[in-house]
Amino acid sequence: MIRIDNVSRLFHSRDGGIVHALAEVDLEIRDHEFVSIVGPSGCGKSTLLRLVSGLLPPSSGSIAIDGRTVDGPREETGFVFQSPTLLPWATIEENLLFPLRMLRRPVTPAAQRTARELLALVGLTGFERRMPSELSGGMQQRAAICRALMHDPGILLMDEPFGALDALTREEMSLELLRLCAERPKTILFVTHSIAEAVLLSDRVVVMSPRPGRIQEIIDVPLERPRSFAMEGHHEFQDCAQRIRALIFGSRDRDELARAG
Ligand SMILES: Nc1ncnc2c1ncn2[C@@H]1O[C@H](COP(=O)(O)OP(=O)(O)OP(=O)(O)O)[C@@H](O)[C@H]1O
Repeated sequence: MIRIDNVSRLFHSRDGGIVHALAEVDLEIRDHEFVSIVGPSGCGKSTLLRLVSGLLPPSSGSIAIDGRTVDGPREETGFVFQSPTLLPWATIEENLLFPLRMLRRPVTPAAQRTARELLALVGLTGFERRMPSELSGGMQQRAAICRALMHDPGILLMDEPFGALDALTREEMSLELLRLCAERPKTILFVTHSIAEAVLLSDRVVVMSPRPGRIQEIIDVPLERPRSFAMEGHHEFQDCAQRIRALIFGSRDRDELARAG
């Protein structure tokens, strides 16, 4: 469904230098697959997501969704950022309906029903008319995920969506995401710094090398679905987590040794 073909991305920094963020990335993501991207800070994970979303063009290479080259944002793609980015002056329900208004679509009773159903799915029934400031960080992030799902996109791009949450809320949100995926199957590309989260949620985990980010290895997660936290004790889970850790920290150790001469 998503085909990333030999994609590189450069940025021009303010001091006139060039930052080589991503180099020669090749990746194919199948329909309804959950793929996580992990790697050291600054290795181009967010850049890769922005390229797939069409918010940013590649410097070279190409990205296609269902055979059509991505050359701008598309309706079939939903994006969830690290912070909830809700409009502070609108109610939770209005926040969910806002993308429809932006697209100049009518806000129909069906759309309002969808908003309420999504909020119910993430345990936010009764908060439709509250303002974002009246909700906790975790509740706001759940509302932001609902907003991304409002137009039922086939693809969900999630950039460290639980990064700003406390550990307990983060676990709760992971379970909610698994539940949502079971109810409304989606193709998900998910950036995280948590190896355990990546293994728990994903079908495959893409491990990136330090900048310029390249795909170091892709790890298949051989755990059955539905997933649960009890699986963290399974040896398949621990094997995957250990391999990912060795790839990330192994390369960092090698780089440091090389720098030290
Ligand atoms: N708009 C930009 N202008 C200049 N440099 C940029 C821009 N966006 C990203 N970069 C650089 O590209 C590199 C990759 O950034 P990116 O945010 O994709 O990394 P990341 O892996 O998501 O990092 P983190 O894990 O810390 O969030 C970084 O060195 C960053 O400074």
